[in-house]
Amino acid sequence: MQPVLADSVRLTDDGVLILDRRQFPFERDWVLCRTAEDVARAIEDMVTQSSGPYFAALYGMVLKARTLEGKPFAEARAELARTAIMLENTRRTNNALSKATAAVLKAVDEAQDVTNALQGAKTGDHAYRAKSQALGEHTANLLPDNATVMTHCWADLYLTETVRAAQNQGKTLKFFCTETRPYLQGARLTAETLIEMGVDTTLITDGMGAAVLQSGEVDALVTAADRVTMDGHVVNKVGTLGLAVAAHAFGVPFHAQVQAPDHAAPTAEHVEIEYRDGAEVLQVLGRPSATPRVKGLYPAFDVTPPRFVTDVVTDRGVFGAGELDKYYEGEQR
Ligand SMILES: CSC[C@@H](O)[C@@H](O)C(=O)COP(=O)(O)O
Repeated sequence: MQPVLADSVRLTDDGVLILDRRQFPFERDWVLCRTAEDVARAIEDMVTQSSGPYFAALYGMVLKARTLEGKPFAEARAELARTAIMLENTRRTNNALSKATAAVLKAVDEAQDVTNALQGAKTGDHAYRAKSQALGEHTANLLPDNATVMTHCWADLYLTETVRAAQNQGKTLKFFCTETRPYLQGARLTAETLIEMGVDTTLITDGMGAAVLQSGEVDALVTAADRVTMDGHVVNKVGTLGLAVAAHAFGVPFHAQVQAPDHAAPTAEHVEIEYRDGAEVLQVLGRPSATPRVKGLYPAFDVTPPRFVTDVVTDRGVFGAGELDKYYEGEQR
């Protein structure tokens, strides 16, 4: 069965329909974005997140392209390029957004026709799913037959494809997932989806990770990465660093998943960390969870240095954090 969240961004005649992940699984509401600008706002506001913005950006580009049909190509192409920048700027840490816009622009340029945006979006959609499937299989290969895995935040297709591959290999998985405050991606999205997939799942609060890793019950820490730099720094949801350090201290391997290391980011200083409004940590699900007299801080991502990373799992296989150049071996860039 296809997990609900695996198909949560859809192109329709009226716009882009996005499942509202801020409410899931309590409500299953869809937000209709009629314009590329609406899509950008939805990404910024966390209507969708993790892999969702990649798909939303693909189809947001298509919405803009629909408005440009009939215009001279150069004018339409320039407008589409501006839309690409707008979408990329919504969330700065994950470079999947720029990959999405590039996939659409490539197809438009090849055809010298903005109507080819749809083909570019479909190609990008298919490529992302195929790469997620490949990295899921490589991750599953690393897990023992009866594996207890800890994960953080919501790795979206990377996680579902890992679970699917492990199940196909006849492996039995148990998961500990962290709540991942303040949006509770772990408590709501990861936990719900793992259970949908028939996985024995236990929720822990973010503060419990080190103790559970110390207990000896966990075989592997597996998280997605929004970005991995060429020298092996793993950039992911804030909290990953603490788990990775604890996993290292207690001899638990940390497998970080990413489709490809970022050749444009030699090291961590080349990755912008998104700081969201500190007020977001003063609430949970829209309700205050702290005294209004205190202020909050919300760096949305943190950076795990390569010494705490056992390996990086990509669509092309598993690489040590110090050998990521091999990913691009033989490829002209
Ligand atoms: C497929 S990349 C997965 C990551 O984006 C995921 O681990 C994560 O950090 C999600 O962060 P979010 O801020 O909810 O978009």
